Amino acid sequence: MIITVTMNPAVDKTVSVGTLARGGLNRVRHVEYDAGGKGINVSRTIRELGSSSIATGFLGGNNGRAIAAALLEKEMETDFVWVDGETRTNTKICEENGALTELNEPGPFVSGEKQRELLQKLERYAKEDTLFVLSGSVPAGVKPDIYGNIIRMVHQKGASVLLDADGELFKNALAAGPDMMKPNRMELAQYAGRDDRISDEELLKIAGAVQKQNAGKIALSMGADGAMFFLGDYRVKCPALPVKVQSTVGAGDAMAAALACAWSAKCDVEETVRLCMAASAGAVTTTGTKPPSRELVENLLKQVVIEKL
Ligand SMILES: Nc1ncnc2c1ncn2[C@@H]1O[C@H](COP(=O)(O)OP(=O)(O)O)[C@@H](O)[C@H]1O
Ligand SMILES: O=P(O)(O)OC[C@H]1O[C@](O)(COP(=O)(O)O)[C@@H](O)[C@@H]1O
Repeated sequence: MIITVTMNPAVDKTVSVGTLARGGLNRVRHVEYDAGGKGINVSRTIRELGSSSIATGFLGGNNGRAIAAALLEKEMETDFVWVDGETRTNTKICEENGALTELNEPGPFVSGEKQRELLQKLERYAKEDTLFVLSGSVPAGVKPDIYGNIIRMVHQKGASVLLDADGELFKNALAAGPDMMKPNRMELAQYAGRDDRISDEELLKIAGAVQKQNAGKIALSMGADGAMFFLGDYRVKCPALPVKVQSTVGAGDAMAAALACAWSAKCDVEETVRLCMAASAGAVTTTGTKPPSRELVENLLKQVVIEKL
């Protein structure tokens, strides 16, 4: 069973403009709304790929109700903790030259009582055949050691964890030894105290050291430069697939969803890599934060090029 945990969901509001005039008036050409937040995107992609998950985390207010309704409409299973306050709206500004500006809100305050409610739920789901996907930022009131604590708690019950987080959350969670992780270039560089001008060779060294320290599987996404995979002794690099880009928001989540599906279907390492590349490339061809269709992902699978590192 796959359980996605989104502590800080969001209605993703994607607006298209010609060229963003900073400090000036911008007329929006197109606007669309998606039920988002990293774990929720993972669940939506898993659903599209024909597998299933339970989406949990915190929801609140009208945005929370809109997200719950959107997931219900797709017949997805959910088990959220309802909190006071309003689930955030994250604004994504897409310019016609492909530039993306993201304005991610902090999210509502979540009390200690609600946090305990969620942890109890997670503990109940934790079994040997459970994979928890811990994704994204946390709202106000939640400490950055939460993912590390969840990892330790569910590991005691034999469950596995896939981590997709940044900054302090990532650092703390890493110390608890997640089974899989999907950092992007920036997240891994930040962890090593560097910025995103880091070279591939340096990234390779950092990922190797992280893997040695935690023994986990790493899918390192590098945007339009593709991805590197460190799956036990299987270490490979894949160029990004040549697809028409609509919106890159949610591409990383699609890769995390592919990792989760591959875990669930007990795919071998090569199948896992192909699914990660195809699902993430498919995600960039959709507008807003929409997941790719299964048919598109199946077509893209054949185009994945794998190079040994
Ligand atoms: N412009 C692009 N063209 C093709 N594939 C892309 C593009 N941008 C992202 N991808 C695919 O999506 C994956 C995840 O993207 P990335 O931007 O690294 O993740 P995140 O959204 O977590 O920052 C990449 O490894 C790649 O496979
Ligand atoms: O929790 P965070 O880090 O603010 O990220 C949330 C945002 O990330 C997204 O899940 C997209 O993530 P990716 O582009 O990394 O796949 C959006 O749907 C959401 O607005």
